[in-house]
Amino acid sequence: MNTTTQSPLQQISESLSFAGRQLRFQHASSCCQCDMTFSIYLPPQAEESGARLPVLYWLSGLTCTDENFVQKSGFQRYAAQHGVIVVAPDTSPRGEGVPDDPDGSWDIGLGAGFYVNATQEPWRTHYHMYDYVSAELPEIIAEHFPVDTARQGIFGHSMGGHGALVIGLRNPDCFRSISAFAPIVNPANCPWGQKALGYYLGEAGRAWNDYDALALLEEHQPQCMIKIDQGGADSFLEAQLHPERLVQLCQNKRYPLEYHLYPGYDHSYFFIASFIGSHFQFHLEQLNQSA
Ligand SMILES: N[C@@H](CCC(=O)N[C@@H](CSC=O)C(=O)NCC(=O)O)C(=O)O
Repeated sequence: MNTTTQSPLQQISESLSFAGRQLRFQHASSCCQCDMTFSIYLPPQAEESGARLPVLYWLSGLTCTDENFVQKSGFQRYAAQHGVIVVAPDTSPRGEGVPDDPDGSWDIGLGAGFYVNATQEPWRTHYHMYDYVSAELPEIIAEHFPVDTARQGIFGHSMGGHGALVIGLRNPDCFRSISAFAPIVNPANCPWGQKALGYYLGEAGRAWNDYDALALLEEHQPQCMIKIDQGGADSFLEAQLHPERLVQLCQNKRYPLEYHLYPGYDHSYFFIASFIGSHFQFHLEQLNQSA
């Protein structure tokens, strides 16, 4: 790790986990124009001299910070086993001057950045989560930590699953593998997505399609296989998530998709913790093939 006293990264915490280090940092973000926080797990293999390890970016869902995944998924066991660095950014800009929903709802504003570059007031100054996750953060990580930039993958949950699909599909040279738990696959056509895209991007139109996985796949062939896991007892499945639309499209276009529906599992981190190990296996297979 290269964080000197001159470093723009301020370390907030450190905990030993599975012989690796779970760290948390804050830094000034140029694209979000505020301080941003991220968590990063360095497996024990990162201490070996000359190590360059694969890296996975995890995007969390509505109401989360960078800490939900770190504290609830149990991913550190698998990251340590396979020698993978894992980065978890926050889900929105925060801090003084960063606007929140005046009505206090939890599906817009703080904790609900939807991984877009907002164009509308009052969001457009700070809510640039697309640029932050797809460009600024990977550059910072590559500068300060021993990552192999040819082996970067992206995954996430719910709103973060939407973010992983969109950012992965639009940036195939940066992210070589994509997976998601219970993603919002078609935000342009579900209540959460329509509300967020309307607030952040304005009226429905071309700009919405740039942030809709289904619309992106209608127009472009994915550069890698996608893996999606969905719980059958997820209370958001029918109204918000609609994985069947993406399954159908991939079948029609013969795109490679690994889709599993797990009966009985809900939308929570209990579901994620149950299957997170298989996502590490999937990403490593993809990343080691493409490197
Ligand atoms: N506001 C409700 C439900 C919020 C919720 O379920 N958030 C999910 C993501 S939903 C889609 O993006 C989540 O990951 N929550 C954090 C967690 O640790 O479970 C509530 O607050 O209950």
